[in-house]
Amino acid sequence: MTAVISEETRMRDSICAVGKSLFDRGLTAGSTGNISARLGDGRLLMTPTNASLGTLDPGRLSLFDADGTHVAGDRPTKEAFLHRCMYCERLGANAVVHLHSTHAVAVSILADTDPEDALPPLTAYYAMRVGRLPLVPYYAPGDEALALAVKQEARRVHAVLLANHGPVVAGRSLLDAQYAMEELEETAKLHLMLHGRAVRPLSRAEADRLAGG
Ligand SMILES: O=C(CO)COP(=O)(O)O
Ligand SMILES: [Zn+2]
Repeated sequence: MTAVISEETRMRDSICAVGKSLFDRGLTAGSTGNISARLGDGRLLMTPTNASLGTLDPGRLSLFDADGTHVAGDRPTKEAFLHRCMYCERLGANAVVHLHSTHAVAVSILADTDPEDALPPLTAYYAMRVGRLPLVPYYAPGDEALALAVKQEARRVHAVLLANHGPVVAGRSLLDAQYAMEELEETAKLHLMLHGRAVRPLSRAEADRLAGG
């Protein structure tokens, strides 16, 4: 007899595997960062608050019903409302990843970062997977005002950078969100490495052609 593995079970395992992969590569430290995914019936799985992404337990992830009520699992991330705001504005999104990845956080702190678009389109993969990256003004982690500021941007973009905090990325799948997050962090690193050098980013037209690819 073949065992049928439910979408929910599979997603629980995927969230924990992605969390561990990101944590093990130093893309977020301590208990920072959070991950969520939307199931086919509209329920949401989220990482619990104060959990390390490196040691998530699939059986303890927070589960929300389609109306947004926490129905099972540990107490959810303090950014639960922010994740829900992303899904609310982006109907095609099925996963959201938030990290405190070092280079992106550094860019979120620099005084001369463009609030309209925090990073230039340095590479094709950045343009394809991230696109425009607005800088959301500083609010404390978990503040409802932070979630509402993200919601406003999420109408037009799937990635934002929270000032003095870190990036948030939505994707059609968890893998899409993970890949976009990795491109964002790599581009932030390149941007800082190239500081003070004359650079030739993609043109706006080239970047726009690649967007959403
Ligand atoms: O990154 C974080 C807050 O912005 C981590 O918070 P949680 O532990 O509540 O998920
Ligand atoms: Zn955070």
